[in-house]
Parts: sequence; C-alpha cells; structure tokens
Amino acid sequence: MGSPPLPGIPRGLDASRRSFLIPSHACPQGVTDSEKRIHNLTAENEGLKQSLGVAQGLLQQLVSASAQSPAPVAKENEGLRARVQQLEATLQQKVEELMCLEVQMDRLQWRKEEEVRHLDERLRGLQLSLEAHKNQPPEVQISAYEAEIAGLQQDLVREINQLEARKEEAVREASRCSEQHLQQLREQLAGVRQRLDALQPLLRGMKSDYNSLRGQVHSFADCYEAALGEARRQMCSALDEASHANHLLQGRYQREVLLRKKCQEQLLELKGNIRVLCRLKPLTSTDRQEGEAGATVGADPADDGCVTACYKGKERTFKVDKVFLPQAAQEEVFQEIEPLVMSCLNGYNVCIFAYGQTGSGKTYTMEGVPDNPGINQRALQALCREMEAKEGAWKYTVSLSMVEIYNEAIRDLLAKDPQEKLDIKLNPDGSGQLHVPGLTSVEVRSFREIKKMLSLGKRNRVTSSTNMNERSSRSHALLTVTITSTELSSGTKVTGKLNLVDLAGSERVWKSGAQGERLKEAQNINRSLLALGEVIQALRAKQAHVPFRNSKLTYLLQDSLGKGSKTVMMVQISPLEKNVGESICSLKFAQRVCKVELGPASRRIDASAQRDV
Ligand SMILES: Nc1ncnc2c1ncn2[C@@H]1O[C@H](COP(=O)(O)OP(=O)(O)OP(=O)(O)O)[C@@H](O)[C@H]1O
Repeated sequence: MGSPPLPGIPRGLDASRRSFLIPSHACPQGVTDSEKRIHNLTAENEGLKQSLGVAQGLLQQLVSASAQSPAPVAKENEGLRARVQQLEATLQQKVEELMCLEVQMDRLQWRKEEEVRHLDERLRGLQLSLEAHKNQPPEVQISAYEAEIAGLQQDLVREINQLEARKEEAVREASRCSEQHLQQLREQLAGVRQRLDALQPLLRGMKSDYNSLRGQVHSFADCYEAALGEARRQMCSALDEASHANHLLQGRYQREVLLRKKCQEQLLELKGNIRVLCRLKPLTSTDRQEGEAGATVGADPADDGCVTACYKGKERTFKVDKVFLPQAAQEEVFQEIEPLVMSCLNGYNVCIFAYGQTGSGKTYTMEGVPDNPGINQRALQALCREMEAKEGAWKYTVSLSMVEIYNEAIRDLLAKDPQEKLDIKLNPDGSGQLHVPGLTSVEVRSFREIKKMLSLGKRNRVTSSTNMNERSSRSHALLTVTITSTELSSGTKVTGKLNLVDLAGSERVWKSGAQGERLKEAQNINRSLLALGEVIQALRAKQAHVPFRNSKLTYLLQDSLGKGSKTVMMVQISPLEKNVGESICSLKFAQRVCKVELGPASRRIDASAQRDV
C-alpha cells in the first residue's frame, strides 16, 4: 500500500487505494467483531475491484496509445491484457467464495435466531407452567424453577458458545482466504504497475523515434521534390538542345541526300548509263534439305565489285558494278537503284531487268514475296511518295501496262483476254516511237490501284514447270510504267518510262532436258536472251546498226536499252555447286554488259509542250 503512484495515472489508483482503508467505525452499531471483519473485507474487495477497473481502463488507454507501436510493445500489451484477464478470473472466483461464506453466515445467523426463538418459546412454556404451579408451596416452586432456569441458561450459553465458535471459525476461514487472495491481487497489481512503468519510457522513446522519422520523411519529400524539379529542368533543357541539334542535323542530312542524288546522277552520266549488279542467292531451306553444297561462287570482301567462281579447280574472277551478298535485304538492293527509278519523274527512260538461270532468284528480286516485296513494288511506292510530295508544283499522269513474252509472242497481262497475241509497230504519229496496238494501258491514281493491277497481271502470267524448278517461269514478264510530269509553273512536260523486266531462265536448253513444247520454249528464251546479248555487244562497239529487231524482247526494250537511257541489269547467281557452269555463263554475260558505255542519258521533253512554253 505504501508504493508510489503510477506515473501519469495517479488519480484512479489513489481513489481505489483509499477505498481499501474503510475504517471499522463505518460498520453499523451492535455488530460482532467477525461481522465487522467481513464488512471490512467486503469493502476492501470492492476497492480492489475498482482499482482493477481503473487499471484496466489505463491499460486500455495504453493499448490504444501503443496501437501504432511496433510489435514488441504490442506483444507486451497483449501479455498484460492476458494477465489482467487472469486476475479478473481469480477475483471472480474469490468473490464467489466470499458469497458462499456470506451464505454460510446467513445460515448460522438464521440458526441462532431459531435457537433464540426456541428458547423464548420454552421460556414462555416455563412461565405458563410456573403459573400452573403457583398453587404449590412457593419455596419448592422457586427452587425447581431456579434449577430449571439455571439448566436452561447453561444450555443456552453452551449453545451460544458453540455457535460463536462456529461463526468465528467461518469468519477466520473467510478472512484467511480473502487475505490470501488480496495478497495475490496486490502482487499482481504491483507486477502490472512495474510493467507499465517499464513500458512508459519505451513508449516515450518510440514516440520520439516516430516523430523524428516523420520529420525525416517530410524533409525527404521536400528534398525529393526539389531534386525531381531540378532533374526535370535539366532534362527539358537537354531535350531542347537535342531537338535543336536534331533539327540542324536533319537540315544537313537533307542537303547531303540531295547532294548524294546529284553526285549519283553525275556519276551515272560519267560512267555511262548501264549498271550491272550481281546478287548472290542464299542457300534456301529446300537446298539444304536436298543436301546441296553452296559457296562455289563468292564475293571478294575487299572489293564489292568482284565475284569469284570456282569451276573445275580453277578460280575465275568477274568484275561488275556491285555485288550483293547472299544476306543482302530487298531494301538494300532497292536503295542501290532508287535514284535511277526516281529519274523517271524527270523524263528519263529506265530499264531494270533480272537475268539468270531458273531458280536463281529473279522473281524474288523483282516481285518479292508478299511480306517482303521486291523492286517492282518498292519502285512504284517510292515514285508514288515522290509524286505526292511534289503535288502542287507538278501534275503527274501514270499509266501501267504488263506484257508477257512467251514463245516470241506478246500477250497483254492486263487485257480481258490475255491469250490474244499482240504485235509491235511504229507509232503512226511520226515520232519514231514503238507501240503495241491494242495493249492495255491503265491509268492509275494511287499505289492501291497499282497493287491491284500487279496482282491481276501476276494471275494472268503463264507459268509452267520444268524438271529443274517446279515454279520455273518460262516467259519474260515486262511491267512498264509511263509517267508524264507537267511542271505547273512553266508548263514543261516530260515523259519517262520505267521498264521492270523479269526474264525467263537463262540456262542452256540441253541441261534442262526439255523436249517437244518445252524444247521450243527453251529455244525461244535462249534466242531472245542471245539477241539481248547481241544488242549490248553492238551498243558496246558503238555500231551504227543495233539489232533490236532480232527478238520481241529487244524490240520492245529498244527505247530503254538504246542511247540516252538508263539501264540496270541484276544478274542473279545460284550458290549451288551443281549450277556453277550456269553461274559462270551468267557472269560472263554480266561482264560483257558491264563494258558497254551508253553515253550520257537524255531526257525526253515533249516538243509540243516546249513550243507552248
Ligand atoms: N535472296 C533470296 N532470299 C531468300 N530466298 C530467295 C532469294 N532469292 C530467291 N529465293 C527463293 O528461291 C526460290 C527461287 O527463286 P525465284 O523463283 O525467284 O527464282 P527465278 O530465278 O525467278 O526462277 P524462274 O526462272 O523459274 O522464274 C524461291 O523460293 C525464292 O523465294
């Protein structure tokens, strides 16, 4: 009872402590000592209950205050709460015991009262008998009464003593129990207090930690905001600088592109206008499945204009303008010829043809595959883009025709009846130009329309198989795009023609094992390719007469192969060892063409338009 008050919670506990000290004079007058003690114990018990209630309340506060505390304190609190619950249970048990004692005492009281009543009755009976014995001599009567009363008094005293002894015993027992219980409660309360005392500084420490952490978080957020702002500012200025630099670079790049185009044009003018490119086909998965060995033909890594082929143990070297390695992409190939293609818009006639044996990749280079188009589509797309870009300053008319030369007969691939054979005639307008009467020439306005026409032409193309390549194309396919460009400011009109030719296989006929109709096809193909070679020879030799009319192919290509035109020949080379003989033939042809100088190309300017200007 002499322990100091719990810091922070003195009032509740003091009140409870005061209630333990209820003085004995607070008991009603005339009660026995035992009753007084019971009364005091009950009061003390009540006081303890109250203090326990207060302690619980405080504990509750502490629990809620330390709700955000870390785990160890929460655990400690949990322990304390369990302890208090345990104390409550013990207290409850003791209260029940006390109640039992009270019931016992009530029962004793009742018995005592019964005894008294019984004695009163007996006294009354005796008084009655005394009345009845009044007639007896008074001395006898008195002594008899006295003896009886003395006996009764003794009985009564004995009985009262017994009851007193029992009561004393019960009270002693109750008091002993209560003392023990009280002692336990005091000890437990002291333990709780100690724990609370120990928890207080911990809680205070945690609070100050929490506050300092909060402060740190606030200051960190400020620092972070400031750093972020600074970083943003730096990034913005770096971006501005980069975009400015980018702008400058773009300008320079545009100038360089123009310069490059101009240089290429000049280079072509200087070199003559025939370029021979060579594309080495990669080994396809089919070739690998068939166990074909490759790499009989290769390129010189130090010189991109040099092809080497090993044949019968001898290595031969061929010179061309450029070699595309097997891994070259379609776009890379197109980029090389793009300036030539674009010169169509300036009134130049351009012819690009793919030459090589069956299966060497001619169709792949010209048409390409659906997800990787070749020169034809890329060229038309680039032209469309350029025309769109120049819209407003120039007006363009684009027409498209597609023919196939099969067995020296020209067929219109865009006609309703593609089987009809057409002929080549001189234009009756006296311009000296050739034309094919009846040939469908479709005016197209968009790349979408062009693509539609290309797929129609492809469908109509005659293909048949040989024993060398199932998909072998046995005809020459010629796609001609005629573009008339009118400069709106001056009215100058120029017409350029782009011929894109996928030649039939160049292999020597005896090797294909053809017979009958196939033999005739192969002979015609060889004849027209031979004629192409002769035309090129004549051009190289600057002969007055160039035999364009020796085949339908050369006749048709006359204006694209002759003087003032730009020509690209893409020689396709198979990598397979079994094809090395054909590869050497193709490379010889390429070398022959490469030596031809066509002289500076010339623009075709519409004379009447010039007159108008
Ligand atoms: N550079 C390449 N990259 C990937 N595959 C190619 C390449 N060149 C050709 N091929 C493939 O090789 C096969 C034969 O090519 P392609 O049909 O183009 O030969 P071709 O010379 O046109 O034959 P033909 O004379 O019969 O028309 C095709 O499956 C084609 O896709």
